[in-house]
Amino acid sequence: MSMIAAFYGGKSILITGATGFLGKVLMEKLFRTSPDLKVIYILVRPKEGQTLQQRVIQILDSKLFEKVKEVCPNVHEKIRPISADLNQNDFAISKEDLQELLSHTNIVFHCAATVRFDDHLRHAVQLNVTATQQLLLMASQMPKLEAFIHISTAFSNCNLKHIDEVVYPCPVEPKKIIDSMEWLDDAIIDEITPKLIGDRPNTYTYTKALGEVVVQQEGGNLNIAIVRPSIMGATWQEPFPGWVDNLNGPSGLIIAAGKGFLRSIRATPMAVADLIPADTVVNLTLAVGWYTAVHRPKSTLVYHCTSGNLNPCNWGKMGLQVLATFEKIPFERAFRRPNADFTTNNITTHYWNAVSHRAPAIIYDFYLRLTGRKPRMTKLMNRLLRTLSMLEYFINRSWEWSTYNTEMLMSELSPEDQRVFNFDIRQLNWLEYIENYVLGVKKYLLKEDMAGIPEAKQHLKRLRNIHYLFNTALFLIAWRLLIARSQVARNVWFFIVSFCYKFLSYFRASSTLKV
Ligand SMILES: CCCCCCCCCCCCCCCCCCCCCCCCCCCC(=O)SCCNC(=O)CCNC(=O)[C@H](O)C(C)(C)COP(=O)(O)OP(=O)(O)OC[C@H]1O[C@@H](n2cnc3c(N)ncnc32)[C@H](O)[C@@H]1OP(=O)(O)O
Ligand SMILES: NC(=O)C1=CN([C@@H]2O[C@H](COP(=O)(O)OP(=O)(O)OC[C@H]3O[C@@H](n4cnc5c(N)ncnc54)[C@H](OP(=O)(O)O)[C@@H]3O)[C@@H](O)[C@H]2O)C=CC1
Repeated sequence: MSMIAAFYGGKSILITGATGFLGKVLMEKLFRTSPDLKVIYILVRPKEGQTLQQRVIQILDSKLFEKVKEVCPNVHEKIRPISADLNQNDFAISKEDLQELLSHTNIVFHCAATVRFDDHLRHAVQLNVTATQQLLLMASQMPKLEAFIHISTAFSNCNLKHIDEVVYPCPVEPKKIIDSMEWLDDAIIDEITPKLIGDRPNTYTYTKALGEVVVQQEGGNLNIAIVRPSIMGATWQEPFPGWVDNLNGPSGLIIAAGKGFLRSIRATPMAVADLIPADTVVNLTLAVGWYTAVHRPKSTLVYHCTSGNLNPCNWGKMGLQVLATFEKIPFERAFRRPNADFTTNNITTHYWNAVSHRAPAIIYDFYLRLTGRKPRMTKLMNRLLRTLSMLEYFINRSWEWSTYNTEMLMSELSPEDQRVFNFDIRQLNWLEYIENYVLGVKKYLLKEDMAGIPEAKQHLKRLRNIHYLFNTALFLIAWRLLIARSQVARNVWFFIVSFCYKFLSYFRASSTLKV
């Protein structure tokens, strides 16, 4: 019997960010392994014209929850959506809902965040820092609370090369930052943002670091732990391999490469690709929840959920495997044949961006205009290049994360818990994982049918022929122009032609002799 699964039985659990990628995988695992849990409260905001209930139904109707419905048929009765906007004061939760949350919650998993790299500092502070502070305040009024688990990121201190499982201080206190956001106008915030974030690459990593300091400073007597995942990718094993539902991290780039938009990427092939499957993050998070509640460590423990130190894979190997998978499982209606490469310096990056990204987009838009359609490729390509520039920081460096606490936790688990809540990344086979990831992107993100693979292969063959034709035509035109203008080119041309002629005559003569 799993001790962790038994621990969550009968519990009332509050999850923020339950509609996000991690939140959904977390809820799924909780229901599947502890179907006797009492209730999961989720803080949800109405979005895109959907009510809270509609959002919950959409989640439960997804393939991710198929197994849960078998194990826990009354799952819809056990999810209690609570209308809340983490951007608002007191989250705009009604008094009745708040009362219910305060009096019943046993465990809090705080996953909500803005994960956009380029978010305005005011918004990123509101969600990643102020909302964390408010949630802690709420948690301090929960008499039955046993543990508060805060999800951060392994990159919150990406300005360091070696990162320990500790909360690092920030030069400016989070409280001061929160206060200043209330009275500074946007223009001034824009001006001071680069100074505040310092040597971090974006407002996301900066505000996640501030969020950790808030957790440590304002956690009071709560039982708190911080989990720091690295780059979260598709599921590895549970509930099935390859599940992914947003474009964050590598997923968007896998689509861009598979559809033939992405042809070159500025990345260091030998840099460690610190990916971590979403189900591994969930297993560790649930084990941390159990350990924090049961063992009540004296201080706030930080747990790194990373792969680089235990089972490293580099971007070069990952890129090659992604490309190899496209051969077997191509995406439908590709713009060009998938064939991307890594560049390592500014000059080659600019060159390939012009030749492989911008030029084909301009040509295609010209074709769309000629055929009376609206051009769209240049816009799409500019967005892709912008995204690439935002991700570059993370694919050209390697970090070392210590994992003492994570390894300690693993040794505390019973063999059954090590199996049911497996977060031992050493067991992951990267080639198999990446293949399943690409397949998952095709099935769950692009919603493409596997029956379309033969047609997708045919389409790629047509693209290859068009590519050869285009290159041959281009070569002939260039050569013709050169011959018309240069005596040297004409001489070379006559030399090649006469050489070929002599070669053919020799072969013809020797074959006639043999006969
Ligand atoms: C040795 C030789 C080897 C040869 C190898 C050959 C190479 C082969 C290459 C093959 C394939 C490549 C795969 C491997 C490389 C992968 C590299 C992956 C890098 C990942 C690094 C991540 C680091 C993360 C560190 C921190 C981790 C975390 O804690 S947080 C979570 C991560 N957060 C994010 O990922 C958010 C990133 N996104 C953003 O910040 C924003 O979306 C944006 C700034 C990128 C864009 O903002 P914008 O306002 O312009 O647009 P938005 O409305 O958001 O979206 C516009 C359209 O763009 C699409 N989109 C969004 N995100 C992505 C994305 N990540 N990738 C691609 N596309 C994206 C979005 O859907 C919109 O599309 P439309 O709706 O169609 O308009
Ligand atoms: N993805 C990754 O690679 C990594 C993520 N992390 C961390 O993991 C956690 C989860 O990330 P992930 O699941 O990928 O992120 P998602 O962007 O998929 O999910 C974010 C969640 O936060 C919610 N949220 C955002 N703004 C508000 C708001 N104003 N009010 C209420 N809810 C809000 C979203 O709700 P809605 O659906 O309404 O938008 C959504 O449920 C984050 O803390 C992130 O920092 C850490 C490392 C890597």
